[in-house]
Amino acid sequence: MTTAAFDAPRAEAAVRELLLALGEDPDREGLRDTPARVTRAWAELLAGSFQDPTEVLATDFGLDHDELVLVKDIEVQSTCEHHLLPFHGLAHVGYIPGPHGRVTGLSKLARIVDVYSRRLQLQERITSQVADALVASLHPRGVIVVLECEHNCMSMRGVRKPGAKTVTSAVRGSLRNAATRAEAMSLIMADR
Ligand SMILES: Nc1nc2c(ncn2[C@@H]2O[C@H](COP(=O)(O)OP(=O)(O)OP(=O)(O)O)[C@@H](O)[C@H]2O)c(=O)[nH]1
Ligand SMILES: [Zn+2]
Repeated sequence: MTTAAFDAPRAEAAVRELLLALGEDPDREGLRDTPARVTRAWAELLAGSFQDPTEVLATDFGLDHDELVLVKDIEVQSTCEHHLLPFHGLAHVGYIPGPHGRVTGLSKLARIVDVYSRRLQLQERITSQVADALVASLHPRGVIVVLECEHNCMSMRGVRKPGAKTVTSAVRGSLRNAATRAEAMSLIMADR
């Protein structure tokens, strides 16, 4: 996570400069408001850089449950740090609460995916950061995080392979165990 603040005037100046470098006239009708628009868009796309994941996971249900909790098909929208192009897809996040751990709200599992996705990212890094944040905040027995994404830098340029999906997973604690992991994966893969 970056500690620097989002510098909107600097971003606007940089977008104007980029338009000039691309041979465009930033003062022509259609482009006049583009630097401000692009800056607002980046502020939204990178909002997770300035959010604290521990606050997101602070909600405690005080529930006694020691079986798998899995939220599937969480939409992921992120930006690849190599090309500044979007990648998008689905995340599946599960955990087994620990004996001295916490049960959090279901929506918080989706929010934590957002916090780490809305940054300049690598898919592998989102996957392991979400897993590690759950371990640190909930002290669960186990965690599983699976992401399946399509990267625009692989579909619209470069190798140009639209439809190719990258699957990454991170498992922690008891979900490293082959049988427990296989059960979670079968639930993730069900209904597809
Ligand atoms: N491991 C990983 N690689 C990624 C991710 N997003 C994009 N990439 C890859 O980052 C690599 C950057 O490779 P470079 O050779 O430096 O850049 P490039 O010449 O634009 O590469 P091409 O995309 O192959 O044209 C590419 O292979 C991308 O597919 C990601 O989330 N994880
Ligand atoms: Zn890329």
